[in-house]
Amino acid sequence: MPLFIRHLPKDDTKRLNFTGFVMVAAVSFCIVSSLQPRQATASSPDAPGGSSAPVPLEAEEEPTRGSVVNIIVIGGTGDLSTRYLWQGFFNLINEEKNQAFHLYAGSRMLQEDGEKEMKLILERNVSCSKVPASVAMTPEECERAKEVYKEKVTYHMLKKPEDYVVLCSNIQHTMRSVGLKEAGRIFYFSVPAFAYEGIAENINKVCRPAGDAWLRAVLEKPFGHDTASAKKLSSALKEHLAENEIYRIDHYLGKTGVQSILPFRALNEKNYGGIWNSENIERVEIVMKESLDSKGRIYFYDKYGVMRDVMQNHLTEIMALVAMEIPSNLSSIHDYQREKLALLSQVDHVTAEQAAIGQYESYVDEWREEMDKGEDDTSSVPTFAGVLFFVSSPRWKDVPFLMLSGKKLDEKQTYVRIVFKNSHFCTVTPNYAEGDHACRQKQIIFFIGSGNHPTIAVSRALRKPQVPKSWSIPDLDPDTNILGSPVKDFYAYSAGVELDAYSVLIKECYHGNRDKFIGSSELVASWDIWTPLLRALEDVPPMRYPGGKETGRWLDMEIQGRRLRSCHKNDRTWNIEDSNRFGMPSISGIPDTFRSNNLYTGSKEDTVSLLAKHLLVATQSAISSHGAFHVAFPGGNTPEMLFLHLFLRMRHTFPWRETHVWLTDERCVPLDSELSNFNVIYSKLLRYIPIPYTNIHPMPVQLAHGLCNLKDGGPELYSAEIKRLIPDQRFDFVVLGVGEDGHVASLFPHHEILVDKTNFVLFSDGAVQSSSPRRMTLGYSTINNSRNVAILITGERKRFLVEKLKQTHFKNATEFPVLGVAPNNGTLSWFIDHDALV
Ligand SMILES: O=P(O)(O)OC[C@H]1O[C@@H](O)[C@H](O)[C@@H](O)[C@@H]1O
Repeated sequence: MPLFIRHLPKDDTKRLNFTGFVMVAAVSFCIVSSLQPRQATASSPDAPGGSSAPVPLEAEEEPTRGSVVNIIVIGGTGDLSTRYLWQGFFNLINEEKNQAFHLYAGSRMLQEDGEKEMKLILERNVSCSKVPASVAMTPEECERAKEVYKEKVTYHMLKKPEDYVVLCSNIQHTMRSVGLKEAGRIFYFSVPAFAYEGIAENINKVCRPAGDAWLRAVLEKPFGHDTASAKKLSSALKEHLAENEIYRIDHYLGKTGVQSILPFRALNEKNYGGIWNSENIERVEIVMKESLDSKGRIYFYDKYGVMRDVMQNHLTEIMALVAMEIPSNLSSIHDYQREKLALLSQVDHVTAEQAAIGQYESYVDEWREEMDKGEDDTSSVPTFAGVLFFVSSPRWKDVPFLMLSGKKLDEKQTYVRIVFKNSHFCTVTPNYAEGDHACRQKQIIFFIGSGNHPTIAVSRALRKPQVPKSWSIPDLDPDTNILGSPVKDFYAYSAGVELDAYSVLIKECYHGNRDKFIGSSELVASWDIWTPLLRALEDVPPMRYPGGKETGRWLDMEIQGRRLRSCHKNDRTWNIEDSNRFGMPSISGIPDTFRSNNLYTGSKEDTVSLLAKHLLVATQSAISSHGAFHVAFPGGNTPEMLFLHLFLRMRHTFPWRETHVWLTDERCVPLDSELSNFNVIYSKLLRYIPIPYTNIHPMPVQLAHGLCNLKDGGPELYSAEIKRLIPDQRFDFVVLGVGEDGHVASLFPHHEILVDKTNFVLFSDGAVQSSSPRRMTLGYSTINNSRNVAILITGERKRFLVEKLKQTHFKNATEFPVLGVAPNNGTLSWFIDHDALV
């Protein structure tokens, strides 16, 4: 039975003695058919603040006494609601004592289960210790308030459109039965974004408040995964909700430390306004380090990665607050949004050279476990990124903004640091005890309150700042250091209280303060910054880092002009090379040598991904010189991961339309047999990519007279096809695996065809196992005529083989056919993973 909660003025509360609330029972009721959908417009009378005129930063309107605000949490039994939202609403109703609230939880759980679940959630997750100190309540009063709150949240199963009809008729009926007018309705969408549109439609159709009551829909990120999807989502929502009814929440904007940035800048305009520019600032660092991994939420995380998860939103918002012009009227949402948008639109295009990405080592195992994937499957989603931004305004000309975030790092810490230039040189060692700080680094640091208490630290070499009254000097141990500098170098101030960000934003939403939420133009402007970079990095493999404290210096970076480079020299997969200049992915990795040729190594994933990069880079010169890229792939288990990588990571970026796929060898079996090499390539790669049918060249092993019948002349046919289609009969790329016996393609040890140096394609009968069928293979003449040959060896089982190959004096190709691979006028590279090499 729905109930409502209303706080009374203090004297009434005393009179009530026990609860602090008035509780009125209401009777469930049937459908209210008068609720009509309406066209959402910016000037909808249902949406206060809907005019295009500037809206003050303060409340759009004060809640009406004797009115009720209905709060509906959709996804009310989910993780976010459990951890933050129910506490946030508890805090709100305790802070807003003059306002009556009705609370509803909705989820897809069956009615009875949902009701039980909600009771548990409220019992376990709402705590008096998290109520802001500003709420005047004794602990006993709070405990009693909590008891009442627990009973009063009404649960509704929300699965089908009809469920919204029932919910909303109940809301309506409850208000009518207690005789209160509705001030407004907050719908909190704590559900995945794909559900937003359907919910918004249901609300618009049957759940809008009547009369002049307002409606606010609070939406959690992610709002899309790039510009196009963000725009699509926004326009889908606008079919049902006006822009000023949409409150896109970014919880970082509710953090005390983040909220302090702009007011601090405004308060200290006299002190630092004159030096807040490129003449005085060396660089700005925006850092969000997390020590936790992604376990438990990989299903979500793997679709987004660190840049979409926290950098496009939280950190870009922080960058805007630091770099935007201070709005002339701080309390005008219009001025604020104008300046923020101006800044975002001045951020220069970011290229792959300005970014470095990483993935903690255990991520793939966690991913396999949570996504139920096999050993050969892999994910290259970045869990770490460093990105260098530049802003093309006179104020920020050439000032690097280094933004960085990562999971499973050494600590949890989030800050913005403004590092000033310092031309001061001290000939005599300065006496810091006497306040001589001129030679020390000049910096202003905002610790924004994630992993640390919100604190502002300003170097004593700068002017003493002004801070709001509620900020005070913290009692810090004199041996403490602040990002490596002794604490005595700073004026430091800490926020009096740190409020929970969700509670703060719930309150801001109740008051209609839309400047604390993300408008659709800002959202698109931010995605416009990130989308080209995300695309450019799509095929760049992340560097694997150990994770936790062991990460040590692995992720150190250096700003070189407009490029960001890894300082980790041993790393083979993270090295931004010049190939990026051509818009190509980096062929990263400083090769070592193996039998006097280039060696690329790393984990199996990294090795395969490097080979994929090499293939992609080779397509460019091939296509520009003869309009096509001809590659021959082998069969066997080893290349399966390569096929998977090409499919997963390069489906859209590899020039498949210009690519011709050939085979290095084939068994004499039907092409749909499990033993067929073609079948492997087809089922792992070709069927998924946009390659023209006519560019696929299986070996002709099954012709008129059956399988590999000499009378059909299969090898000659394949040779003729090669001669017809490939200029100079030179393959652009041949990928080879190596058998444990040293065979490549179907060139087996001690076989007579090994001495054949003229035929392009041959039958190969003498496979080691007598049971194996006859095969067809490219001969040495074709392989060694190629522009690039890559030999891929992975897995412990190949260690013995690699040990043998390490003996450079060993050159017997009859015994070890791989040793006969020596391109006449091309490049030979070895791709050997750590398991096989070490
Ligand atoms: O700094 P906070 O408040 O702990 O928030 C960090 C979290 O922010 C969320 O938005 C991200 O999805 C998480 O991946 C991240 O851990």
